[in-house]
This record gives sequence, structure tokens and C-alpha cells, in this order.
Amino acid sequence: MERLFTFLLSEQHAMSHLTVTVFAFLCGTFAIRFLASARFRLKTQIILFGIAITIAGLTSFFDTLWSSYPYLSWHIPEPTTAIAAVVMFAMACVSAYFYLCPKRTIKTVILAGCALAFGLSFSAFTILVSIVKPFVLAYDLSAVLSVMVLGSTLCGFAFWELGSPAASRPRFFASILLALTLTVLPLGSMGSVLPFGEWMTVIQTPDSASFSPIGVIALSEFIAIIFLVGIASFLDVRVAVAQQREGERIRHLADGTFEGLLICRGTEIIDANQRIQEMTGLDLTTLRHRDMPDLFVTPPSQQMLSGGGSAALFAPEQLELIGPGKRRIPVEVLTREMAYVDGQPAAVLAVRDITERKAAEEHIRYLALHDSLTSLPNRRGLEMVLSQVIETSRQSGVQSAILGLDLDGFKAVNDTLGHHAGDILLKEVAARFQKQLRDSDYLARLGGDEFIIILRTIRTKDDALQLAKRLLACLWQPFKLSGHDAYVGVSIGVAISPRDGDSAQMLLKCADIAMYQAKLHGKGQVCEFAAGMDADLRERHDLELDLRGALSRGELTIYYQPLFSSAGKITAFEALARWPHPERGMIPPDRFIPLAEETGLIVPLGEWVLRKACTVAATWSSDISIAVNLSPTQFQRIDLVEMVSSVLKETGLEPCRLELEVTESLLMEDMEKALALVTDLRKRGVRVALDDFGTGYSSLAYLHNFPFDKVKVDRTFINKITNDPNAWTIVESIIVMSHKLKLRVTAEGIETGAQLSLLQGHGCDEMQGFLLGRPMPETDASRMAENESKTARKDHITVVQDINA
Ligand SMILES: Nc1nc2c(ncn2[C@@H]2O[C@H](COP(=O)(O)O[C@H]3[C@@H](O)[C@H](n4cnc5c(=O)[nH]c(N)nc54)O[C@@H]3COP(=O)(O)O)[C@@H](O)[C@H]2O)c(=O)[nH]1
Repeated sequence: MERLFTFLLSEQHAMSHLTVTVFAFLCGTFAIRFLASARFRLKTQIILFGIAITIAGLTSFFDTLWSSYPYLSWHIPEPTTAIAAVVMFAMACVSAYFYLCPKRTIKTVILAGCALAFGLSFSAFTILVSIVKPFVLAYDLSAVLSVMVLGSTLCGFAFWELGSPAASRPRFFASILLALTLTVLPLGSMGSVLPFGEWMTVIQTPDSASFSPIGVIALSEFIAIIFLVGIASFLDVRVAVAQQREGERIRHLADGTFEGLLICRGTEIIDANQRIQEMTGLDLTTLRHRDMPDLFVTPPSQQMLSGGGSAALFAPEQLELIGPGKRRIPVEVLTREMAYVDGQPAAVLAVRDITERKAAEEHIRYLALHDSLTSLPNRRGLEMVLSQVIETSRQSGVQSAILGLDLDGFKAVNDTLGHHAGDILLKEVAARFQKQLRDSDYLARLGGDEFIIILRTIRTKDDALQLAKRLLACLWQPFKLSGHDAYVGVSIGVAISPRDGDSAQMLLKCADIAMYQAKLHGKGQVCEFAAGMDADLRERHDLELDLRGALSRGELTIYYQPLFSSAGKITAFEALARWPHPERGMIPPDRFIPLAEETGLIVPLGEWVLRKACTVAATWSSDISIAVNLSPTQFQRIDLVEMVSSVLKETGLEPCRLELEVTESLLMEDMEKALALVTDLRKRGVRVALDDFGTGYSSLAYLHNFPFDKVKVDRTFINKITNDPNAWTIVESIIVMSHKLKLRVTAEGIETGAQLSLLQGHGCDEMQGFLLGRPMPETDASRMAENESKTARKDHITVVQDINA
């Protein structure tokens, strides 16, 4: 050892150390690069490594030799150098092979280091022995041994560093360690040779000189190997135990997760946790060495299959795993590359069962596309299906039909029996509609009381119209709701594809327009879409806007039509709303009253008519009454009685001079409520008349049950009484029956003298009609009322004078 220090510190030039070190570093860097590069095949890697080491070893050796003994004229022993070069190359290749062997352990790494150290030292001493011939080379045994151990260790560390997955800059540090090896071994080998002055002493000392240097190298290498491999084995055992513990720890962890874990090399499964065994129904032995794609229904993506190459976490992939009994399990797979317990890279596949998530997603999707009350598809679901139907019908040329349905009278059920009953009704209606459909037909609820039916294929439009009739009929039977019989009807609009449109929106709009037409035609109707219908609706929309404006600007007016007693005296005036439109002229109530009814404008309009008519009537000095029509919507107002009372109070009109005309339809919607209202109004002194009697149901029960003051026989009957005996029989019966029930009878629509005399002759109490007086403006009516009052006063005076006389 002492010899080594002397050599390094006093017999060597610093410049030589530097040259050797720099060159060794360069060659070491190349050698490490060849060893670590994945670009080369194994054989190429080994050969390139061998070449780099041989060049570095020989160059370092000769550089050290010439700088150590510059005064000697050395010659290069060619065959020996060649042999040394071959041995050095062979041992470098052996060490590279040990390093690159698939099952790398500390032991193999140390063996690689020892092989390289042996190669370098052996070559150095072989050349030295050859150079000094015929003299015997004198050396320091302990120095040789130390150099061998140090060289083997440094080289072993270089390999260990290079192969360590945890190292931060493995190539750099491995290059430095290998450079040190390539420096230490030639320098150390040279340093182990004793100075010439000591050679004779050594020769005379049999202990040291009797060993051949090659034998010593081999022996020292053998000792180094035994020593280092012993340590390596010890470390290997510890590492193996640690790895086993780590493996068990990881397995426990892996088994404890909710996710299935697969460890793969390439596509081969090398390990799997408990969860994936449960998910696949395969035990670990069956799973190991199996091809990973075989576990899935659909082949995993290339990215997942090539799971190696990057430690990046790939985007999760959704696949179907083949579960026990070939059950398909929806899974989400995350792939990541990492060093497995053996230190080698492996792809880890985390397989997450997403059955519940999928079910939840499916449920959310279902909710998004379905109506929660009836479980029918909603507008979104409908539009998707309708688009498909249109596409199919476009491709195949078949016709389809779209039916827009809106319930009639649903609001009344909702308002009177409550929303719960309304919900039950909607469900039952949906069930009744469904019963009328074929499997291929499609029923959806758009919300409220609106439904849509799609008939995917129809031969002619009659198929759709016939179904529409069946749908009308299926609602005829009453619905049992909270112990009540409830009735609803339906208005149906029919659109035909592709005739009426080529998009879902267009066809739905056409069905909707046709449905509105059906409503306008009196509800409970079926209406087929026709071009121009939308123009009607637009016109109606414009009219509605105008009516709102006219109401707010007070542009409406009232005409008054007189009613006469059978003696010819004016008993009342009926207030009839009129709309003098600035552009359209006088719009008749037949056009705007139904519109006001549908839009709810009838409520302010009716109140305005009542207030205005009462105000006017209150100015008349006579006791002539004022008759005002009440619409069904007004009748549903909770505060109707209060409203009427306050108008009478405001205008100062006596209640007995107000006559409210109600129709049968108004009573039918809620008999109990209607009876309560009529009774209440009567109690407050207001008279109530049943209007339009003879049309509608003409239920005699109403006459009997309701405390009406009078009955107005509809003009459609009065029209016919002189030429239709049946019509007269009915009118005559109504007069007789009403009188028996102590009700007065008014005949409306009298246009001829014959009609008047017939009615007068049979005791009709009151007459109204164009023959006697048309509806007239307020001024005319007021003048007439005043005249009537004067006549009455004159008559009164005449009677009094007659009595006095
Ligand atoms: N809720 C409200 N309804 C109202 C109001 N104002 C009018 N109406 C209702 O509009 C309908 C049409 O009314 P109108 O065009 O005014 O017709 C009335 C009379 O002009 C008509 N009539 C009267 N006599 C004759 C006749 O001899 N021949 C003939 N062809 N028509 C005649 O009858 C209508 C009055 O009918 P009725 O109300 O049944 O007494 C109409 O239904 C009005 O009720 C309003 O403010 N509110």
C-alpha cells in the first residue's frame, strides 16, 4: 500500500494523472452510453462497451507507463499487447453481459465489476511482464490486492448506479465511477510494480518473488471476487427479503383497494390484486401470464396496450370487463408505468368498476329525457326521436304523423279538485292514450296537459285521423278522482311528415297550430294542419295584442238592446260589448269575446262592462233593469260576488235592477260552486237569468236546482217556432214548465210579427229581438229609457185621474 502512495505522489507527473483521468472519463462516458442506450441491440451494446473499455484501458496503461519510466527506451511487445487487448475486450464484454443480464442483482453487478477489474489488471501485468523479460517483475502484493478490490468495487458501483431506478442522474455518476476505475486500475497496476532499485532485494526474498504476477492477479481477483461476492450475496439476501416484504406490503395495499389492479409487461399479466380476481372471477394463477386484452370485451386502445414507455398517467379509458358468467362489467381503466417490486418497469392498470356510476348516469339521462310524472318521454326525448323518424321517413319515403294533443277542461279539474287529483288525471289520461297506440307509436308529454303522439308509419292521413277519433273517445268515460267523477276532453292537431315540414320543430309547430284551430272550433275536435292556418293564428295573435291595447286605452264601448214585457213596455236593456277598431271597423263580440275568454282578458273586460252598464243604468230615472252577460271565466273568480257588490255600491244602482245572464256551460264546470254563487248573488238582491236555454244540454235539472229568476230561450229556437212544429213544441214546453217552477221566460231573437204574436199568445213574459229593437248606442238607449219613464209617468197620471174621476 505504501508503495502505491509513493508511486502516485512522487513518481508520477500531475500532467499524466490529468491526461489519464480526462481520457478515462471520455471513454467511460462512451462506454456507459453504449451500455445504457436502448437504441442498440444487446450484442452491439456489449461489443461497443468492450471496444471503449479496451481503448481506454490500453491508452491509460501506456500513458502511465511512459510517464512513469520516461528515461527507458521501451518497445511495445506486439503479440503480448494484442493478447492483452483481446483479454481486456473479452472481460469487458463479460462484465457488460453480467450487467445486462435480465435478472440483475447486486451479485451480478459485483461480478461485472470484478470481471472488468480483472481484465484491466491482467492486461496491464501481462504487458509489463513481457516488457521486463528476461527480468522477473517485482511488485507489491498488498498493492495489487488493494487495486483489485478498489477497481472491482468502483466498477461495481458504476454498474449499480447505472442500473438503479432510483438514481437521479445515473449515466453521469456511472461515467464518473467508470472513469475512476479506468484511471485507478492502470495507475494502480503500474504503482504496484516496485522501483528497479528494489528488484534485487525482492528477488532475494522468495516470499514475494516466487509468485508469477499473472497468478497473483488471478489470485487477488479470486480473493476480491470471494470478498465482494460474499458481501453482495449478503446484500442480495437483504434486498430480496426487503423486496419480498415490500411486495407483501404492496399486495396488502393493493388487495385493500376498491379498484382492480393488473401489473403487465407488454400485454402479459404478471400480477393482479384480489379485487380484479373478484371482478373477473379468475384466481391469481389463472390471471398470471394471461394476455391482458383477453379480459376485456372490446380491445383496449393502443395507448393502454403499450402501457410502458412513459410514467405519465394516461387519460382513463372506458371498457367492458368480462366478469363471472361472461357478464359485461363497465369499467374505467387507468394505465401508468412504474418500477415494479423487482425494480423492472411494468404497466399498472387500475380497473375501476363503474357499474353504479353508469347506472346513475343512465338514470340522469333518463330523467333528462323523461317526464317524472307520467314517465313518458319529454320534449327533449321527443325531439330526438322525431328527428330520427323524419330521417327514416326521408330515406324510406314512408309518411309519418304527428298528433298534438291538449286536454280540454284540465284546468278546472286542477283548480277544483287540487293538483294531486290533476296529477292522477294526467297519469290516467297518458295510460288511456297509450292503450290506443301500437308498439311502434310514440307518446310524449310536453308538460302541463300537452301531449304528442308520433305515428312512425302511416299509409294515409286517415290512419292518423282515425286514431285521433279513438283518442277523443277514450276520454268519454269519467275519471274517478277523490270520490268525484271528472271529465276532460282533448283537442287534437294533426301534422303529416314530410308533407307539412322536414324538421322536428316545423312539424311540432304545425301540429300545435292545428291543435289551436281545433280548440278554436270548440274544443274536443280534431283538426288537420293546412297551409294558411298559421296565418289565422298570427292574425289571432295580432287581434289579442290589439284587444289588450283597446282595453287599456278604453276604446271599447257598449250597445244596449231593449227587452219588452208582453204588454210592450221596456223592462230592461241588455249590455252588449262592442269594439270599434280604428282599422278593422266594428269588431263583433262573437270574434273578440271568445278570444278574451281564452286569454283571460274577459275578467277585466267583463268588470269594465258591468261597471259601465251599471253607471249608465243608474242615470235612468225609470226602474228599467240592466242585463249583463257573465262569462264562465268570470264566474270562476273567487271574489265575483264582492266585485258585483262593490260595483253596485260605487254606481249607486239598486241590486234589483241588475240582471246577470249566465249560461249552462258555466254551471256545468262546478255545480256546487255555481249554486253557491247564484244563491249568494240572489241573496244580495241581484237577479240571475239562465241564458241561451235550449242549446247545450238544456238540462231541466238546472232549472229545478238553481234559484234563477228567469230563463232566456235561445234565438235558434225562436227562429223556427213559426215553421217548425217541433221547435214550437219545445219552446211551449219550456214556457209551461218554467211558469210551473215560478220562473219568468224571455224569448230572444224575435224577428217577425208572427213569432211575436205566437209567443205573446202563449204567455211568454219578455221579448227581445231585432223586430222590437236592435242593440243601440248609449245615448239612444238612455233616451229610450227616459221616454219609457215619461210614458210610465203619463200612464200613472192617467190612471190616477181615471180613479179620481
Ligand atoms: N260575457 C260577455 N258576453 C258578451 C258581452 N257582450 C256580448 N256578449 C256575447 O257575445 C255574443 C254576441 O253578441 P252580439 O253580437 O251582441 O249579439 C247579441 C244580440 O245582438 C243578438 N240578437 C238579439 N236579438 C237578435 C235577433 O233578433 N236576431 C239576431 N240575429 N240576433 C239577435 O243576440 C246576442 C245577445 O245574445 P244573448 O247574450 O244570448 O242574449 C252573445 O253571446 C253575447 O252574450 C259581454 O259584455 N260579456
